[in-house]
Amino acid sequence: MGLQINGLMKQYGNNRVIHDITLEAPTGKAFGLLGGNGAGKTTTIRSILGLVDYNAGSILWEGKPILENRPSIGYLPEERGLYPKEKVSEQLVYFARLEGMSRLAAIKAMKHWLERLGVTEHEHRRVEQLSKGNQQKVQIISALLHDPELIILDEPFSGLDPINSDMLATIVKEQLSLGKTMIFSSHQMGHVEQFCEDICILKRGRMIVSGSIADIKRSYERCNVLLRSDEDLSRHLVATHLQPLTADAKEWQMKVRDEDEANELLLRLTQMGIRLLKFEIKEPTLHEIFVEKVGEVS
Ligand SMILES: Nc1ncnc2c1ncn2[C@@H]1O[C@H](COP(=O)(O)OP(=O)(O)OP(=O)(O)O)[C@@H](O)[C@H]1O
Repeated sequence: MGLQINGLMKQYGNNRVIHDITLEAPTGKAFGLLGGNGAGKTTTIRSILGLVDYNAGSILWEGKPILENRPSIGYLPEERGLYPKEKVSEQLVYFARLEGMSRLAAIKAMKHWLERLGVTEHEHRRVEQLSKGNQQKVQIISALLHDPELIILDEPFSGLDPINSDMLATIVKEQLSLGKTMIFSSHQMGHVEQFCEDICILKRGRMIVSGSIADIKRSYERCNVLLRSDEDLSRHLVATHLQPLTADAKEWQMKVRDEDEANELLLRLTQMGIRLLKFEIKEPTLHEIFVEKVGEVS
């Protein structure tokens, strides 16, 4: 059952920033909460955390109002939530104690996670003395230390180099395999595709796309065609009125309306006697869908 949001609405004065958001983040899965800047993601997350007094709707955990049936929550905010002057160890233990852990258990878990994320050497340093990436790692630890049931990650890969990104990806997958429920918010669609089955895209507080990524891609009318040939296809493509998105020495990629148009193109090129080394109808990427949907004038 996990987390359910039904008809969430929030306004500040007369400004409605969330309109009727309904979504379900099932147990053991990552739900992608997406949207452009100012779309309402943080307001939605803060509503889940009980930090925003929303005007209408309900937020349920395992079928009961989340404020009455509060799960343990691990929250990684996009902006830094650590005290710069405090020592890493002191604040990690402090946050874990707030979540109900004993001091001993908190220290044990902290040592485990510091080692796991390769920041043991920074245990006794002040947060402000750490690099941005290492501060992010400490923040990740503070979200996971108390073994939460619901994990909310906002731009978790921010500031991490490729090696540390891979390490965090492994940890995210591990947490999901442990049955954690996850809300994953990111502007990096590659990561969203890597972890999330279901997503919603918000625009000015409204859900403009929602469902499983696979269904969204299937229902999306436009697709890409990739052609490879030893011949120069450019002049032949001019006759089809299709504008290549990318073209290099041997490959051309273009957008078509649907599979029928892609097959018409194939037929036309073969009738012209053109030999193709490759013809592929490619699904749109989530990035393309996001750009097109969020970029549309409403
Ligand atoms: N305390 C507040 N008072 C008034 N308006 C607010 C307040 N908090 C947020 N808003 C407005 O609500 C809207 C949604 O903001 P929110 O921070 O939820 O967006 P977001 O999707 O998280 O954006 P970003 O990706 O830029 O972080 C914005 O128009 C913002 O200005």
